[in-house]
Amino acid sequence: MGCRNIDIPELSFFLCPLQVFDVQRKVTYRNLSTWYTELREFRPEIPCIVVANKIDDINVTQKSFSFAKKFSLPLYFVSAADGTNVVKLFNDAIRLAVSYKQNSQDFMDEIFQELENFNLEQEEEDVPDQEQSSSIETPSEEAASPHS
Ligand SMILES: Nc1nc2c(ncn2[C@@H]2O[C@H](COP(=O)(O)OP(=O)(O)OP(=O)(O)O)[C@@H](O)[C@H]2O)c(=O)[nH]1
Repeated sequence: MGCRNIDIPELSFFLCPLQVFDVQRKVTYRNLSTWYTELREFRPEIPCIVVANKIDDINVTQKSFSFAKKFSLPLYFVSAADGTNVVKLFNDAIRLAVSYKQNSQDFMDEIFQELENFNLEQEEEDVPDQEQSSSIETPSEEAASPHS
């Protein structure tokens, strides 16, 4: 669930970043502030959710994690291991992301939208026309099966 190998500008493409920490490892909680500051530098308005993971191992749902409160961010208690709240988390994150995408005034989103459109145009250009595609052989199901 970590994201330390992803640059924040790249991360900011996702329209509802999840800041996940491990309830058993304090350092992961402490690191949230650094990630959050960096995120806000690039995306001041983007919705963000704080996720306390691994609640199957230790019951911390009564504990108040001040980071989320301090920045008025929604906080979800989840377990990626047993699935507690995972679907709810992603449903809500998608809702926030869609709403943000529809209402965003952020110029970064306009840029990403342009890039998305550009990619689509490129893909259309790359798709061979009907005549060419009919001559392309597709492997049979049997040949494509990894077990054959
Ligand atoms: N008990 C429990 N273990 C979990 C849960 N989520 C992940 N783990 C375990 O935690 C370990 C790290 O999980 P990863 O998915 O590699 O997460 P990561 O953020 O890349 O982990 P780090 O390398 O610790 O930063 C693995 O052994 C997982 O099985 C959870 O909800 N509950």
